[in-house]
Amino acid sequence: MADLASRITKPDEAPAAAPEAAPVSAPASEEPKAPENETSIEESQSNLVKNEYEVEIKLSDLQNDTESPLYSVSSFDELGLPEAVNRGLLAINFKKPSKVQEKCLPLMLSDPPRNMIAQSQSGTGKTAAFVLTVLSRIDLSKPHQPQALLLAPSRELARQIQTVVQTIGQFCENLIVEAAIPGAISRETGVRGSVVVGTPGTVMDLVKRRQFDISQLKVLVIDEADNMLDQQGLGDQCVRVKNMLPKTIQILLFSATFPDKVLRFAERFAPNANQMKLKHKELTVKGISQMFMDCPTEKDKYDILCKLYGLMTIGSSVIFVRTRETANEIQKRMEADGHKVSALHGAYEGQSRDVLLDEFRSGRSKVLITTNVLARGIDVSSVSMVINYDIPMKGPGEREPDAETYLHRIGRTGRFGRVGVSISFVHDRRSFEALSQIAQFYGIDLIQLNPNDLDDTERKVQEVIKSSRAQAEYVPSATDSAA
Ligand SMILES: Nc1ncnc2c1ncn2[C@@H]1O[C@H](COP(=O)(O)OP(=O)(O)OP(=O)(O)O)[C@@H](O)[C@H]1O
Repeated sequence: MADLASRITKPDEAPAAAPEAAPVSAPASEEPKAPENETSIEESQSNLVKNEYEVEIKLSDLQNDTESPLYSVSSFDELGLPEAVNRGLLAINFKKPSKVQEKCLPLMLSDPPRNMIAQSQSGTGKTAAFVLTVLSRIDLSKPHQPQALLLAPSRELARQIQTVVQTIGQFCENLIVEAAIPGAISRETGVRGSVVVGTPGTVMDLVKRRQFDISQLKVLVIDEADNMLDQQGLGDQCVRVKNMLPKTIQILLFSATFPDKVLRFAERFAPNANQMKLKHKELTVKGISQMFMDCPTEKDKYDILCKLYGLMTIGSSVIFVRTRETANEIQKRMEADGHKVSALHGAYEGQSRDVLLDEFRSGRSKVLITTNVLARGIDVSSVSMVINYDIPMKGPGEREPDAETYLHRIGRTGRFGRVGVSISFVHDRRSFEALSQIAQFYGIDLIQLNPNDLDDTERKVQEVIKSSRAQAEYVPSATDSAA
């Protein structure tokens, strides 16, 4: 317990800023190089963090702040993208690339094509980085010939990426983007698009049934690559898909997290890849104020949650729980208390899941209760609060804190320079220690909330969220604008 206590920030102190960096390496030899590129970065304290509650943070300010992952020196024009693609970026008001976009795009677009393993904090624009590469590589004179395959771990994320390709590619004539997710591809026609975004199981099925011609694929993108290549999870399926593809295919792996073990596997999966990597302590997003609440017992968590929502008016929020049963139970109780909430998890059939997420995106439903199925990648810019109702755990018997999932979950808020709050509930020694280890791993200073003083909690959360309202001039996101 001492660990967590030592990382607690007193309520009126601002959280310390973690240095952020985006070193890029381009190995010269054929041998995959060890990640030697973790250059040390000067420790510095951003004014944005110090004055978090008073300062109106503008995207343009962040993009001029050398410490921000959104910083860049160039404009999209300088990246040599096709003219139609630049028009698409203009239409959605993407003015300057973020660091991951600026650093990775020239490497990904160079010829002959090279593989890429790229790590960048949640909400910093990894999707546009690989989407721009895909749109630059495909031959639009062959609209029905699959040329790029993008894999994601959930149907929701695959649909979201499909929307981003369509939105940025809105001026690319004859662009057809298909989703290879259950129920989306007609059995009669098979895959008929140049860009295919899907989940690995459905892609495998389509290939086996000869409904997907993979012979001309030039680019394979794997989003959330650490999760997708994890041998405990989707790793086998991704390896099987890759083994069927042309040997010359360019492989692009993206994620906010790359645990060492998976990174070693990723380096074999995408040989000779250029790499952009971050250190643990650079991974957290400064705009997210991370808090925790020490609840007396597990049972009390329900009451505290309901009371919290009874008190607060916040934009959109996501509540992460461990099991579907808990999601259903919380939904029932909150609805009985008069809240409009949605629960989304794997027990729902695909199309109901689509409807539920669309309702949340559009703001018709403000609270989304979900499991880890939506922990990664989902981009809804209005989310200002994330609740970790259960601390994420992994491994046999779920004994180990799941630091990666924690980071992805809280990353559903604070997107592209916005601010947000995360509140993690702990209720016993085990959950307390798990959160403590996560805090230590990332060097986070957690702000403690008092379960007996929810007015104070409300005040602290509002202080942060208020500063997010000051960002009303923010551009809508590529996913928002198309939802
Ligand atoms: N250059 C840009 N200018 C303005 N907004 C941008 C730019 N690039 C991306 N965005 C917006 O930033 C938001 C976050 O981007 P994205 O979803 O790609 O993040 P990510 O890095 O993939 O995050 P995660 O790790 O959670 O998957 C999106 O709403 C996107 O539209």
